[in-house]
Formats: sequence, C-alpha cells, structure tokens
Amino acid sequence: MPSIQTNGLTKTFGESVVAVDSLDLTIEDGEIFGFLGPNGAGKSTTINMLLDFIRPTDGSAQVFGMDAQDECAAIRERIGVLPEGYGFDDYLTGREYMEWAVETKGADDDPEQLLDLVGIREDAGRVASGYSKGMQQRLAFGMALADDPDLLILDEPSTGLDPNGIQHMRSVIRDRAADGTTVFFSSHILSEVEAVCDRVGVMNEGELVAIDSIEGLRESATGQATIELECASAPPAEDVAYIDGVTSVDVADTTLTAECSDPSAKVDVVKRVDSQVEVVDILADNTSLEELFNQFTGGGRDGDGAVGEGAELEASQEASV
Ligand SMILES: Nc1ncnc2c1ncn2[C@@H]1O[C@H](COP(=O)(O)OP(=O)(O)OP(=O)(O)O)[C@@H](O)[C@H]1O
Repeated sequence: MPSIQTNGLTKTFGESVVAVDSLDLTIEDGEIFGFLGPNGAGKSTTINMLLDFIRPTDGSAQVFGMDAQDECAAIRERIGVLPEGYGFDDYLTGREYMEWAVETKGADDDPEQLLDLVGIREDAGRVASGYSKGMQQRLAFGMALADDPDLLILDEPSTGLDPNGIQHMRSVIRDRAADGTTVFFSSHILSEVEAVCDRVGVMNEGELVAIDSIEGLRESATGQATIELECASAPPAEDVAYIDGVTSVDVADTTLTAECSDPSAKVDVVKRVDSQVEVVDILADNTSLEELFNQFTGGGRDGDGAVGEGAELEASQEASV
C-alpha cells in the first residue's frame, strides 16, 4: 500500500489562486520522495492538506490508506512532521521541548538520545527561542523523529542549517529510510533533493509537471543523455558512432564525448570503448541542476515564461511514469 496517495487533490484560495491543481501523486512505502518546486508552487499547501491543516477544494488524499480528513488523528500518530519555519516562542528549553514531543507522542524514546542525534544536547539547557535558526531547525527535526514515525514529512528541512548540519541531517534521513521510514521531503533546492531522494516530483504553479528520478528528469528535460569518457589513449570514435541510440561522437585528444538519443546507449558506449582502450574516468551528464529546474518550472509563479515548455514536459513525463 502506498504511504501517500492523492487523487485530483485541489486547493484554491479565493477566486483566482489555484494553489494545488488536480494533483495525482503516489508515494510508495519506504521511498525518499523529493517534492520540488519554486516559491509558491503549492508544496506547503499540499503538505497542509495531507496533514488536514487545510481542507481541499476538490479531490482526496490518503495517508497509509486512510482518508487525510476523516482519519487525521490516526494518521498523525504515525507521522513526524518538520513544518516550514517552525518557531519556538515559549520559555521552554530545548530539552523541555524534546521531552514534551516524546511525551505527547506517547513514545518511549530517550529525549537525551534524540538531542544528541541532532547535535544540540550541549545546548539543551538553554531556552530554545534563543537558539540560532539552525539550532531551532535541528531541534524541530529531532522532535519530528520522536516515536520513530512510519512517515517523515519535512518541509524545507535544511533552512538555516550550515553545511555540517545539512550533511548530518541527510545521513539521519538515510538511516531512517533504511529502517523503513517513508520520507516526503519538500524543497526548492534541487541539489539537496538530489542528494537524498530516490524520486522527485516537480511542482509548478500548482501542477505536477514531472515525476521521476533526477537522472530520469535530466534525460526527459534534455531529450538526450551525454556521456564523456576519459581514456588512457585515443578512443575509437567510429566504432562508437555505429552504436544504436548514439547521435554524435566527438573525440578530443583522449576524451570521447557521445550524445545519445536513447539513454541506455550510454552503457554500450562504455563497453565498446573499454573493449579497445582503457577508460580512466566517466562523466555522464551535462545539464546543470539549475538549468534542469528552470526547464521544468520556468522560474515559478514569478518566473518569466517557459510555462508552455513545462506543459510539454508534463506530457512527455506522463508517458514515462
Ligand atoms: N492561506 C492562504 N491564503 C491565500 N493564498 C495562499 C494561502 N496559502 C498559500 N497561498 C497561495 O498558494 C500558492 C501556493 O503556496 P504554497 O505556500 O503552497 O507554495 P510553496 O511551494 O510551499 O512555496 P514556498 O517554497 O515559498 O514555501 C501561493 O500563490 C500562495 O500565495
């Protein structure tokens, strides 16, 4: 059974803002799913509907097969949430907040261990509202981990974290996923999603414009894959040009670059070259993350065009899902 499933999920605000437009999404059990999109794409609104913080205008959402509206209490018992911009404005210390999270979830976690896991045990005696942004984010993340949830919903989780904090959070997310936790990870930073997620969905102006692995998105966005091989001696250009799915080959000194209309041809290129000369390095991509993001979203609600391009990609994407 999928952990999350939405059917035609829609939310409009007022007359004109379609925050989420007929979203059909299935997140399988145990996946680390990246929910990507520029500001205003509809990510938080979707999460808020999954959590029944706001009600859909149309369509439905199920979490663990339960209706997100009718059975929200049972759903919340099994999930951990790191909301976007979680603030601590009471007079509680970090330790008291963690103890409160463990207690309200009826969990048997040791609060000290969770504080340790997210790297704020040393500061746990301080009032949390005085923490830096990154420390508050660590604390909120630790609270979401209490009771070992079956599903972690993380909305812009790296906000305020330094590079060490980001690395550490990634490794905790991977560990939890390896233990069977499904992770729904919302972000507008593609590189961050790429570092942890098995699959991503790209939202733009309320619509899901693509859903695939990052590699799959790259291939559908560019329409072709590029592979570059660094060889110990001059590589065989002609042999590679005859491979099915290879559209062009370029050799410069000991570097061979092949464009493939069929991404699976990349493997044949490596095999063919390696049968004749020693391959010392492989580079298999040339689309920058920013380019890819822009191709799918056209810069978002505030972007300057390329929406039609996004719509075309949606059509091609549907065929590949
Ligand atoms: N309560 C609300 N009332 C009116 N409009 C809203 C409300 N909440 C969200 N919106 C609008 O819905 C659209 C989607 O917003 P949402 O917060 O879901 O985007 P997001 O992808 O999470 O963006 P961000 O990355 O900036 O957090 C935006 O145009 C936003 O202004």
